[in-house]
Amino acid sequence: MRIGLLGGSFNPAHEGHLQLARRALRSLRLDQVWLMVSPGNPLKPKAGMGPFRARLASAQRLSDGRHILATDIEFRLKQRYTAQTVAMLKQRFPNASFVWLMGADGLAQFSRWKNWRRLARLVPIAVLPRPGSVTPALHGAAASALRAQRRPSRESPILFRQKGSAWTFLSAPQNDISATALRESGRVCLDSDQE
Ligand SMILES: Nc1ncnc2c1ncn2[C@@H]1O[C@H](COP(=O)(O)OP(=O)(O)OP(=O)(O)O)[C@@H](O)[C@H]1O
Ligand SMILES: O=C(O)c1ccc[n+]([C@@H]2O[C@H](COP(=O)([O-])O)[C@@H](O)[C@H]2O)c1
Repeated sequence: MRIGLLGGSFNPAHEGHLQLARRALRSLRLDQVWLMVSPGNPLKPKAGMGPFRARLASAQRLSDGRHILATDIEFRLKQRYTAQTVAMLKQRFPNASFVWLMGADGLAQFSRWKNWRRLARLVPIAVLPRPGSVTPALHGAAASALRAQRRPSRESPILFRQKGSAWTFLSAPQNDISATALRESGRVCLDSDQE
């Protein structure tokens, strides 16, 4: 079973997440994408972060119950650092092949994540374009450090077979939607986190 992990705050979930998940399902020939709701991104302020349950419910609304699923597993594992979460998921699901999914803004700041080099060794990574973030991502510290491990996007379906670290940058239509813009537009309101 090939599973794409799309970790996120989902504050709230939106069309950009869905587009990313669908693209990854196709390009990487995945069985499932898990929308893994973060208990709290270590690099984001708590202020303005909606309650976990509301963010999970928001991600659940994108689920099709088959290929795109929302999960609270990171909350239940009591983790918030991705490298640790992924290590635990690999132990818990030894027959699954995981790939970490993220938008280009994630790669641009990846070198600030805890144990990011370890994370890159634990699972393959697929990065999808996002307006304004492609150049910072591809010229950032993490992409430079992991240059030798980058695979061309045509090898995406066999990303899982690579020995050692492997990551790729997928081509996809870009969507400038963001949770920040949705919150600022007032079209959504998740209460401040009381947990
Ligand atoms: N429009 C988009 N295009 C590509 N990737 C996206 C897009 N929106 C979100 N993502 C990716 O989805 C993952 C989760 O994103 P997140 O839940 O933080 O949404 P966001 O819109 O970036 O939120 P915020 O604006 O609050 O930072 C991240 O890897 C992010 O890069
Ligand atoms: O592990 C880290 O240090 C780390 C730092 C920043 C972000 N992350 C993860 O990146 C994912 C995307 O976060 P976000 O808030 O941009 O949606 C989410 O799963 C976070 O837990 C992880």
